[in-house]
Amino acid sequence: MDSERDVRAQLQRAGQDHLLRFYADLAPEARAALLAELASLEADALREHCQRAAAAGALAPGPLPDLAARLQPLPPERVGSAIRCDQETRLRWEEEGFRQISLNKVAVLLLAGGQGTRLGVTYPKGMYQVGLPSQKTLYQLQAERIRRVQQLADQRQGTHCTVPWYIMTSEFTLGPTIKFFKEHDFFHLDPTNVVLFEQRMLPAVTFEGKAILERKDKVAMAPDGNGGLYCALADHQILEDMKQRGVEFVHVYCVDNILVRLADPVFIGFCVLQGADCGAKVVEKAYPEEPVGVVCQVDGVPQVVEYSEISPEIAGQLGADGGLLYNAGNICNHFFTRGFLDVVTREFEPLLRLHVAMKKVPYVDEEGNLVKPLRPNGIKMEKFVFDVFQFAKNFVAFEVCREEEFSPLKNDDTADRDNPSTCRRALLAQHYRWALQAGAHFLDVHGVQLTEQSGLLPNGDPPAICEISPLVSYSGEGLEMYLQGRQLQSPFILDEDQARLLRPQDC
Ligand SMILES: CC(=O)N[C@H]1[C@@H](OP(=O)(O)O)O[C@H](CO)[C@@H](O)[C@@H]1O
Repeated sequence: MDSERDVRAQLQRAGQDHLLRFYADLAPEARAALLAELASLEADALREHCQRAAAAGALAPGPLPDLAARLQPLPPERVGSAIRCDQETRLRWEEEGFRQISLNKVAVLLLAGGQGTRLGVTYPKGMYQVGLPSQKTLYQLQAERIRRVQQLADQRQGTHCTVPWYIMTSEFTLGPTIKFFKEHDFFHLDPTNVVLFEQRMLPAVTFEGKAILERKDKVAMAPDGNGGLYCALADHQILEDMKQRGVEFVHVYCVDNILVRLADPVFIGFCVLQGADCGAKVVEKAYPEEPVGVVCQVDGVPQVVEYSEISPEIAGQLGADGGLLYNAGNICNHFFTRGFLDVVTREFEPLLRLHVAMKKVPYVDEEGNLVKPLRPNGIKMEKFVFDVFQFAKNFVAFEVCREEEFSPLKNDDTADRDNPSTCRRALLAQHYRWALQAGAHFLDVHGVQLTEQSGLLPNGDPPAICEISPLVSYSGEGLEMYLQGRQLQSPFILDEDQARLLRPQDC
């Protein structure tokens, strides 16, 4: 291990020796831990990182310069739609998706390294439950959708397939996520098919270019953004693991969308049949300021412009049809071939831009007191997962229905949108729709049948509570045999046990 003297000398050259300011106060173990952390940061790399962060932080925040002149919507030939296609085409995509799944060629990869600051929880977002009758967490819903999609592929193709689940965590989320999965017996998935790995961390830096101490013996670090994926894939030989399993197509998604369709056969099938190496699911933007990235072209190349980097004027621009010109909202559901990921990790990763986020970073002041700042005091640098789109040979976007596929959990319930209540409602409203489509009727608390016209309540709640386990239905399929013509009392939970009870004898 490097001695204090060596580390101090290196840090001095890097202009970062304040990080050893409290060294003399520390107990032996804390000293050793701090030296090890500082040595692993490598003084030269640290200097470069801090200079870069300060320079990037000094630029005016917000929209990129000249963006307006360089931006265009995606050309129509790059965009497919699950909404505006005929039934036959959709079935063809779905069939192809299931075929690839049954051949074990499809994996899902979850981006779950974030800290959930906006939601205000100290544990991983995937462990959050939004108050469904079943009390299922986001992780459980996702695990069950994987089990169901495998089962559907097997039923169609007569196989016994696996959709491996890769989960990128960070220093913050790895430990609690593993513990949670173990406590829940991996939600009945085979643990060998759940691969957790960790993304890298980067130091948080003051506006003056100094790394921040969050404790006397610890540098403030933050995950390197969801675009840290590409370094993490290489660090942990994840692409080799995929190759060994025969995985060719990867559905990458972020943890917070309660309606996410893991390994969605329609999306996978569309991308495969288009010969795409990279793809993104989009929904029509709901309003100009909606905090979603816009999938578009910059200088003729497909890219996402993040909501924090687009000006209100551009975001509000209207197209010929009177709708938003840049209306392809990124829902952080991406398709990549393994081949594309391989080239990205080997060649393009170093070209990824670092984006600046100004954050409130707790720190120790000169006297060694912990301070929780009220205003942003530090810069965190992040890579974005979608910044690799520009390197794709054949990029496609795929439009899906927001109501069916997108309701993200970003904020706590004090916010108006994208909070636990809106997520819960989105899921329950969807299940209520599915049940009606399958021919069910609901009774109100007085036993009176609700009419088809009973729309959502003013607060967005469905008129009756109905929750359908993903183990019974993945996207609304196969419900008629349980629900056709039934009168159901709210709340109604269609889990596997209930399904067994309701199943006609001859099935
Ligand atoms: C870097 C990145 O992936 N940003 C994504 C991501 O935003 P966050 O605010 O970082 O959760 O999810 C949004 C969809 O929920 C998507 O619109 C946006 O572009």
